[in-house]
Amino acid sequence: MKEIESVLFSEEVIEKKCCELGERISRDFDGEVLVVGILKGAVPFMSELVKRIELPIRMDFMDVSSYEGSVSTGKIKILKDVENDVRDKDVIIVEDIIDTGNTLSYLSELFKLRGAKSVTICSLLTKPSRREKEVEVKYIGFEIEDYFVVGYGMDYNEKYRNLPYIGILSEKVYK
Ligand SMILES: Nc1nc2c(ncn2[C@@H]2O[C@H](COP(=O)(O)O)[C@@H](O)[C@H]2O)c(=O)[nH]1
Ligand SMILES: [Mg+2]
Repeated sequence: MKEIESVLFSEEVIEKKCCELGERISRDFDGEVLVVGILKGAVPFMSELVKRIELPIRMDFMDVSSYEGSVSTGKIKILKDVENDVRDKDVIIVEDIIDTGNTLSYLSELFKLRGAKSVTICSLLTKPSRREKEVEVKYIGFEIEDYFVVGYGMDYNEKYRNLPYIGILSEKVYK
């Protein structure tokens, strides 16, 4: 696809990583976990990941927004909340990518305030050079440089979510 400058991670590589992460999660927890996916970007990653978790799980979703196009506004808006009561639950937040850290530091605090027994983050990608807020991320798929990436759930203005790989979006598309 001409808007994609280069492919960073193929579907095969991502699926292998989901197996590794699922195995680690299965070893680290004991009993039921509440897996909360952050819509919409985390959906393909979470679908692949949960198949690899050998524990009883509940699945829930939350929709938050902090981005306009390719720019982070830093202000978190909850567009859809979880349906489960998180009190006394082991919560794993599943995210597509951590950029400034604002979204996940806000959500971790929120679930702790709501009485979760534990809050653990699992993100497919992280861009450490962009971090503004410290967040403890136990499970990370891949670390990347400061690129704007799309595919495997991640979008630019709602496009490219269905690409089976993760690629760098050409600057020509958004500049
Ligand atoms: N399609 C892309 N979405 C991105 C990218 N970097 C961040 N994001 C979106 O922002 C949140 C996390 O942002 P944060 O600043 O609060 O950490 C993430 O869930 C994405 O929706 C990107 O390169 N491509
Ligand atoms: Mg997101």
